[in-house]
Amino acid sequence: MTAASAATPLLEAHRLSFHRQDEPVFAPLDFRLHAGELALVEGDNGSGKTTLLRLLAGLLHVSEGELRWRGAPLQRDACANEILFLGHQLGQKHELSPRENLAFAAGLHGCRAGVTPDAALGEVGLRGYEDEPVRRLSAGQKKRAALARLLLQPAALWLLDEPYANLDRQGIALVNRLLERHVAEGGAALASSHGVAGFHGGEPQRIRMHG
Ligand SMILES: Nc1ncnc2c1ncn2[C@@H]1O[C@H](COP(=O)(O)OP(=O)(O)OP(=O)(O)O)[C@@H](O)[C@H]1O
Repeated sequence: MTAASAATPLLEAHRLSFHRQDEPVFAPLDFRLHAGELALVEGDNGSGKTTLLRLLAGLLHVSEGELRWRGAPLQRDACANEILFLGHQLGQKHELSPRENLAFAAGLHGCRAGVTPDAALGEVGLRGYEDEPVRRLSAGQKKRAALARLLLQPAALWLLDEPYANLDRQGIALVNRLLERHVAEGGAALASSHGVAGFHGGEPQRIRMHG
């Protein structure tokens, strides 16, 4: 048993399920995610990956089973700033610029010490686009603007739905770099993806969805 697996998990799911019209979307899930771990949510189209991430983010209600956060039943209010969800919608206001969107997110959830919106935008490759309305950015640039939140916000757990979608080769490497740094610093992440290439932060845990 490693030191990480002996410690209290950051997030635990026990017989977790979500129902639509009384039908389970996926078979009950059990998993534990510790600080310093990456978990990949794997499964076919429609198997429930996005549903699981939205459930973990608190956007859907658990139908059966239990979620625990740092060893106690998960209370949304208590961990709201510790869990950062990046879904397909990316959570950006299209009329605002990347800089304004980040300032808005920082106002709601706080900032990591020493990290500024401009430094975060520079790191994701958006120098020169700080003041452009998000609606005028390409799909990959929008994704990069959303990824800048990972650098800015001090969240322990990242929930990433298809983090590589719309990104070029450098963008994929950027996601891997952010993930590697996050887990090395004691963070944890759960990511849905149809394929991860080039992640060098250790063998990820795999959560397999069965519809
Ligand atoms: N808003 C919704 N209302 C009703 N059913 C939905 C809704 N969203 C998803 N579903 C259904 O729930 C199931 C799981 O969908 P989900 O989006 O979680 O799958 P996924 O594994 O993320 O798929 P993909 O790989 O295509 O992104 C699918 O059968 C889908 O049709």
